[in-house]
Parts: sequence; structure tokens; C-alpha cells
Amino acid sequence: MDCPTLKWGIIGTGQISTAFVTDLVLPRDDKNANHVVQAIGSSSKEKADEFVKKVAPESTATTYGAYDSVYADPAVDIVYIGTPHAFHKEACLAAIAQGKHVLCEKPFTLNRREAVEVFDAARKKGVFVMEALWTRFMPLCQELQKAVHEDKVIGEVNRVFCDFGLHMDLETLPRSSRLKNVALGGGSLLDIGIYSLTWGLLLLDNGIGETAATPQVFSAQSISQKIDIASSMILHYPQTGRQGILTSSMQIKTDPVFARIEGSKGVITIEGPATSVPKKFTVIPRGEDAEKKEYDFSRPGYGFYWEADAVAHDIAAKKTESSRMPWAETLRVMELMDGVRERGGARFPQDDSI
Ligand SMILES: NC(=O)C1=CN([C@@H]2O[C@H](COP(=O)(O)OP(=O)(O)OC[C@H]3O[C@@H](n4cnc5c(N)ncnc54)[C@H](OP(=O)(O)O)[C@@H]3O)[C@@H](O)[C@H]2O)C=CC1
Ligand SMILES: O=C1OC[C@@H](O)[C@H](O)[C@H]1O
Repeated sequence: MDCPTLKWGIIGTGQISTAFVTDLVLPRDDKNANHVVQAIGSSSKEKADEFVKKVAPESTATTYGAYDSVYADPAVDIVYIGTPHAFHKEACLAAIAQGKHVLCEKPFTLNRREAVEVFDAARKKGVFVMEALWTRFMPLCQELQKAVHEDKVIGEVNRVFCDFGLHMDLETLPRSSRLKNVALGGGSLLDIGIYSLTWGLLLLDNGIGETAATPQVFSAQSISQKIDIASSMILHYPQTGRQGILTSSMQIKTDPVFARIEGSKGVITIEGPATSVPKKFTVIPRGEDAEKKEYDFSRPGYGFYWEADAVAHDIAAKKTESSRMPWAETLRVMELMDGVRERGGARFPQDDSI
């Protein structure tokens, strides 16, 4: 099918649902899927109505003051989950129980154990489920992986540095903020460290999920008000000697150049407004006379349509997993982050496995 149609039910009307739905309805020249905003579920019907008025005024979305009504709506094909991390598992399970496909925001769940529960349920129902790690679906990311692993433009990779820092004034954030509330999964690692880890995994090794090489992991976390305000991970691949130095912080914003890949024949830098939103990469070959080459990627809107289009095509092809974000890859990332939190001391009340 060339241009499949997918009818979306949206759960939560906060920041990310606003950005995601804005992109779903964005007119684009390169459109290769039809996205219909079919239903909106919110804690109140008034909020859902407001959301439609603001974000998708042309749509005829049904609005509900309860999430369950979205899961039960027969017109909805796929549920997009845009609630805080701590509610992802419950929302995924409820949607799957109604036979819906699911695209769930990152981090997929609070830990690996919860993710296993969701994938087991999806397997039994035969529905498509994916973690919305949108950066992996950006053309820049795919081009960069090709340049590094297939074209070997900087020879053999030796080290990858990547940071995602944002200045989040913890003192002034309300206790209810998902960024600092422990019960909502607050802290830097699950919110933004997941991107630094993703870049490291994608650039240090060409495998994904079960085919990926297993690194040794060393890590540290700085804990304040029970959450990690900074996390650092060193990934070491014993077979190749490669190292990744991958960090996150809630104290200071990262420079626009947020990552650096060092290889035997040169260096690549990646830059953009945030570590989740790469705009350009630059290949800098070794040697004083060597010419730098810049690869600049423009994008209308935010760039969430790339993952949405990929999901539409996977579902049309009757797949239950994405090849760019397979279940085993989500489980691998969750397991690595579980380990970091186990060593670092950040814990959530409902997380009884660590
Ligand atoms: N891919 C990306 O670039 C981004 C991903 N995210 C991810 O999306 C998720 C949501 O983040 P974000 O949109 O920033 O969060 P917001 O706080 O802006 O919105 C979350 C929404 O979830 C609903 N909700 C349900 N229960 C609660 C609760 N107890 N506290 C707060 N909200 C609740 C609310 O919607 P309602 O009242 O309508 O039900 C709320 O508006 C997170 O998991 C985050 O990691 C976030 C930002 C960017
Ligand atoms: O995924 C994200 O990327 C951007 C950040 O501002 C946000 O907190 C995070 O959830």
C-alpha cells in the first residue's frame, strides 16, 4: 500500500501530544501516509475540546473526558500515549486489551519489567506496539548511521561523546511536575539521558536489539530531591575497545554541538536545537588540508511525522514491531537504564524490582 490511512486516538493533551498532533495534520510535500485525528482522550472533555480547537481545528475528532473511551472507540486504529512515564504501562495495557495498536512515548515504561509485561500482552493480541523514540526515524539519523557503519567515512569508530542537558529550575517547578515528581518518573536519565544513550548505541555498533553487541556499563548519578539531576554512562565494548561517554543533566543546557564521534580517519560532530532534534552533521577528515563536509537536514514542523509514517506503513504491512525500534531494542535500553539507576540510587516508589 503506497499511502496507508491510520486513525489515531490520542491519550493526554500536554506538551508532547500537542507537538505530535500538530505534525500529524501538517501539510507536507513528502506525505506518504494519511493520518486521521480520530479521538482525543483527556482528564476532562473541556480540555479535549480545547486541544482540538487549538491543534487540529479542521479535524472531526471525537473528544472524551476519559481515556477508556478512546480505547473502546471502534473507529480508532492506534492509540498514541502522551502521558507521563509512570502511566505508560497502564495505558498500553488498556489499549492493547481493546485490540488497539499502540505508539507510546519514551521512555516506554519505568523499567524493563513493565516493558516485558506490555510486549507479552501485545504478542497475545497480535497488535503493533512501538516506543516513540522519534529521533531514530529522522532522515539525518539514518544517513549518519550509513555514513558511519557502511561508508565508514571516519574509518573505525573509537569513541562517541553525547550530552543532553536542559536547564530545569527544580526549585521553581511545582511538585506535580513530571520532571521532578518521583512518582511520575522524574529525573534526567529517563527523560533525556535516553537520547544520549540512543545516539551512543546507534553509533558505536551497527546491531539493534538481539543482534547488538553487549557493552560493559559504568555509570554515576547525582541525586537531588530523590531524582537524578545528572547521569553519566560509559559504555565499553570489549571486542573493539570502543567507548561511549553519554550524559544528561537538568542543570545546564547542552551546546548546539551535542555529540562527537571519533574514528581512525576523522571526526563527526552532530548539532541541533536539542539532542533529540539533530539538524546537521559535519564530517571532519583527519589532516590539515582535508575538507569538512556538512550534511544539513531541513524539516517542516517538529519532525514527528517520520515515526508516524513508519508506523502507518508497518501496520499496513501487518507487522507487530518496527525494525528501527523493535521490542528487543526497547528492552535493551530499559535494561541499561535499570542498571544505571540501580548503581546510581534513583528509585521510584512503585518500582519494586530495584
Ligand atoms: N518525544 C519527545 O520529544 C518528547 C516526549 N515526551 C514524553 O511524553 C510524555 C509526556 O510528557 P509531556 O507532554 O511533556 O507532559 P505534560 O505534563 O505536558 O503532559 C502530560 C499529559 O498527561 C496527562 N496526565 C495524566 N495524568 C497526569 C498527571 N498525574 N500529571 C500530569 N499529567 C498527567 C495530562 O493530560 P490530560 O489532562 O489531557 O489527560 C497532561 O497534560 C513523557 O513520557 C515524556 O517523556 C515529552 C516531551 C517531548
Ligand atoms: O523527550 C524530551 O525531549 C525534550 C525535552 O524537553 C523533554 O523534557 C523530553 O521529554
